Parts: sequence; C-alpha cells; structure tokens
Amino acid sequence: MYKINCLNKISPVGLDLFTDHYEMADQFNEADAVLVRSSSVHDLELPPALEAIARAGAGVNNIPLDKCAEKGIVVFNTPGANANGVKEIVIASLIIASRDIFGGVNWVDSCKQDPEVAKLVEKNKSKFAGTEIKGKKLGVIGLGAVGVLVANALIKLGMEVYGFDPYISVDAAWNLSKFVKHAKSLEEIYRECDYITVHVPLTDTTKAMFNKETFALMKDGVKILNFSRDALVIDDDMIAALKSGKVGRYVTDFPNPKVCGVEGVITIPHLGASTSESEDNCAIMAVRELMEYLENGNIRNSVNYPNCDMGVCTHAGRIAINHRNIPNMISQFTATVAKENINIPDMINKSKGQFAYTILDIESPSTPELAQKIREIDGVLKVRIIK
Ligand SMILES: NC(=O)c1ccc[n+]([C@@H]2O[C@H](COP(=O)([O-])OP(=O)(O)OC[C@H]3O[C@@H](n4cnc5c(N)ncnc54)[C@H](O)[C@@H]3O)[C@@H](O)[C@H]2O)c1
Ligand SMILES: O=C(O)CC[C@@H](O)C(=O)O
Repeated sequence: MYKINCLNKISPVGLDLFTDHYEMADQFNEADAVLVRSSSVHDLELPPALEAIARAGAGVNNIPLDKCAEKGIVVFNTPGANANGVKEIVIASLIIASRDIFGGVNWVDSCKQDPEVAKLVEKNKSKFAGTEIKGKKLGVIGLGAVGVLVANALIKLGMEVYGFDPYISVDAAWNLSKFVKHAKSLEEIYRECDYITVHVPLTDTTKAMFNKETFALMKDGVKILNFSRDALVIDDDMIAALKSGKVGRYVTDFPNPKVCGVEGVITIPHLGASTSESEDNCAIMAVRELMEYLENGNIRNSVNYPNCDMGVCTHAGRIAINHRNIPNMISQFTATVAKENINIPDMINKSKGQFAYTILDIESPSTPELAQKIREIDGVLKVRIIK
C-alpha cells in the first residue's frame, strides 16, 4: 500500500485515479509520495521513506530540488497543464491594465443609492476611459507553455508581439505563431514594447530581472504583467517607477505587503491557475506521474532527475536506482547482479546534471539482499525494488 500526503488541496478528479493500492496519509513524514501546489517544502524535514514529490503546477521554486535529488527523491511538475488558465487571465489583465474597469465599477457601486445613477454614469464615465490593446506592442519574455499561448492569442487580438527566450524548446518553437517577432535581446523588448508580460521560472538568473536599471530602458508608461513569481521584480524599484510614470500599470498575481494597495498596481490573489480545468489537468498529470514512478519505476516530467521510461516490466524482476552521475556506476551495478548469477535482459540509464537513474530488468525476482548490495555501492542514493 502506498501512502500519499497532500500539502495543498488537490482536485478530486486527480485523486480519484489512485487505485486500492493507495491510501491518503495525514502526515508528510508518513508519505511515500507527496502532492503539492504552492506550499513551501523548503523547511520540511524530508523523511527517508519519501520517494517522490509531484508539483501540481509549473513553478517548482517552493521545493528544494537538489536536496531532494541527494536523497533520491524525484520531483515532478505538470508542464503545460495550467497554461491555458494563465493565458486567459493574461488576456484579461492586458485589458484591465488598459482601461480602468475596476475604478469604474467601484465608483458605480458607490453611487448605488443615487436614483440618477444612469445620468451620472454618462456624465462621469470619461474618467475611466482607456486605450485598446489592438495595434500595441507586446513583449513576451519566456516562450514556454504559457508564453507561447499568450503570444499566439495576442497576435490574434491584433497586437504586435515580440518574443524573447534564448532557451526556447523545439516544441515551443514549432507551436509559436510565425507572426511573433523574434527579439534578440531583452533590451529590444524593453525598448520597443508598450506592454511586457513575463513567463519565466524563478531562478538565480531571472530573480530581480525587473529593477531600476531595466525600467530605465523601457518606454515611458509601459504596462508590466507578472504571472510568474514576485521575486522577479524589485518591488521598491517598481513602486518608484510607478510614481515617476515610467511604469503605467503593474499587474501581479503575487500580492505582498509592499505592492498591495499601491496606486497603479493591480494585485490578483495568485489566480493564474485557479480554474477548475487547470486544477483538474494538473492533478491528473501529477497523480499519473506518481503512479507511474511508484509502480513501474518510470520517470516522466521530472525536474531534478532525468526522464527514463522502460514501460511496464515484462521480466521477472525490476530494480530502480537513483545515483550520482559519476564514472563506473553501471559496471558496478551489472557486476553486482552478475555475481548473483542473474541475467539482465534489459536496462536503461539516463543522467541529468549531477544525478542519474538506472532501471535494471532482471531474470529473477528482485530480493532485498540484492537491493542492499546495490545500495552499498558508493554514489548510490536510493534503490527500489519495483518487482
Ligand atoms: N500565476 C500562476 O498561477 C502560474 C501558473 C503557471 C506558471 N506560472 C509561472 O510561470 C512560469 C512559466 O510557466 P510555463 O508553464 O510557461 O513554464 P515553461 O517551463 O513551459 O516555460 C518557461 C520558459 O521560460 C524560458 N526561460 C527560462 N529562463 C529564461 C530567461 N532568462 N529569459 C527568457 N526566457 C527564459 C524557458 O526557456 C522556457 O521556455 C512558471 O515557472 C511559474 O513560475 C505561474
Ligand atoms: O497551484 C497554483 O494555484 C499556482 C500554480 C502556479 O503558480 C504554477 O507555477 O503552476
């Protein structure tokens, strides 16, 4: 029986996929596998029995990826599963950044007792007038699952779209509209665009990418949308840029005490992926990833281990090994199995950075003794008997 702990509320559409071999665990430290959305795992002690963590979403900055990898804990995310939800809220945000819809609605509410409200509206509505997005220049930074959908959709709404992503994947490049202009540098986006929307992960290189130096390169009155992570922006610099008029509006999905209530900031309570469709898609993908890993040893969509897939085991035994990506590991595994006079009809080994993963299919059922011998090899981080 596998024990699953949920650190956040996960859609039942996903949880219902777990079979009778699974039960929910109330405690993190009892779990074989964990499902999480935005809760932080950084301060939690990682229990030795924990095999995997699946992030029902894209961003994994709430999970200590290397610390997990060191303990042989595979971390998954759900690429693209919530991208449409984010795309739609970005479209809405471009419009609310351009027209004072919230200001107008709040003002009308304040006039609700006035029998002349209809007349009042016609007299005062010009205070809330805005501009259209059609024909304006939009810079999309990060052309992954979300960025590509955003860029393509806004082309269709008549914007002139510039895209910047030096690491764009082949799939994303195939899916990107040919009408998106290829920006060769961030400076080009900053120089040209009336609106900038950012869709990159929070990493050491993207952290604080919006700061006083980069604002200085932008057009006066530029409108900035942040549906990625708050730490991409230096809030004090953003507030100063809003005050000076350099930035016209800042729409962020990440409220914090500095930006909440500041004039020109529209704070949304992290709703980018909060649609029933996105929540269901993420939960389904995350649960499937965990089941595949726990039951068959296969890794799909990991962010700290290589993807590795041998299908369902058709041999007598299967052993899965999380280990360091260093010389002489495979020969030691095969020698250990050979010493037991067991044949290896099939195997796979993949690496990602400092970590690697090997699946051995063997011609007799795996035993705890064999698993222990492999565990004792220097550089091995975790060994699991799959069959
Ligand atoms: N607000 C929300 O609810 C919500 C929902 C989904 C994703 N997100 C955030 O948005 C981010 C993007 O999501 P996604 O699904 O598109 O992820 P993704 O991994 O599909 O795409 C990220 C893209 O950013 C690019 N990139 C990385 N570093 C870059 C850099 N320095 N400059 C330009 N491009 C760079 C990558 O090459 C990749 O194409 C996530 O990491 C997450 O933080 C937020
Ligand atoms: O789980 C959520 O609601 C937010 C997810 C989002 O920030 C992501 O990175 O996928």
